[in-house]
Amino acid sequence: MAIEFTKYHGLGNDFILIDNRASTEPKLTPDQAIAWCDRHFGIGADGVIFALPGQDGTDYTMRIFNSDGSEPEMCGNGIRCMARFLADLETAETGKFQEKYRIQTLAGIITPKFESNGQITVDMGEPRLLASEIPTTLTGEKVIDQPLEVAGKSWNVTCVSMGNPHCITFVDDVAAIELEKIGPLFEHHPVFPQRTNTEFIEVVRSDYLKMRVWERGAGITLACGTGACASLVAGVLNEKCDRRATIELPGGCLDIEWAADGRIYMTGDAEKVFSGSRS
Ligand SMILES: N[C@@H](CCC[C@H](N)C(=O)O)C(=O)O
Repeated sequence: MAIEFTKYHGLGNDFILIDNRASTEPKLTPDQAIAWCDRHFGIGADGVIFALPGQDGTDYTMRIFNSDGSEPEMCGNGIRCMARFLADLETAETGKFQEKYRIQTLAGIITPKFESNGQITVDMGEPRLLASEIPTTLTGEKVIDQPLEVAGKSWNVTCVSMGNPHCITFVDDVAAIELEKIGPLFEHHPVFPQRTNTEFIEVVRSDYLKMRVWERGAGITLACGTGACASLVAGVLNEKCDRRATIELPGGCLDIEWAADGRIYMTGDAEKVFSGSRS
């Protein structure tokens, strides 16, 4: 049976969105998600996102499969895409536009809100810093600027969870990082029992960072929203940046703020690419 989908992207981090509002069971299996995400034999995407019915008073539930079929807890660019997808569906069905959604995720309730200029600001909740919450077996209650041996070299890493795990390293030149070679070694390093997303950050100014990312379950992507949030937190913890900064990724820029209330706010775009159906 053919299943309808719409593809969206947030700064080139691209997702296949599926209207799953009629059932709590995702319409695709992880193996189907792998096939659909394939850039040569499938539709091509970094992941598949299912818009499911809400739970415990939320408007909707988001579930996501990475392009390798694994299921992450959260996705920052993905949740902006899901908000745009829901707004497009609801506006077509009812003519009404909902400005804000409360969405249940495996990382808790996340709230995207449309700005008057069309951008979407997401209340991403509070970062988690305890080593046990990342999770990582690196020593210390929190992992801030700690050495980690990867590919025969010692890297100073800071670990932050935005519901999903991130390992951040500050470097002089992000362009010089051999991401394809070292990304998988970080992702599968034994100190990360649930694998990790890995971000390399170059501080251009205290309010402007450049980032490249190797994503758990997806490899090199053009942007990672949770990664940008985690990197700003790491920058503040290491006294390298302000609490609000622009993060430049290969696919574009995100505005990230670690507000006085302890929560992280991420602002950026989400855009529809095309719709179709596939069996
Ligand atoms: N691209 C996403 C993160 C998607 C999940 C990640 N690959 C993981 O496994 O944690 C983002 O924009 O946050």
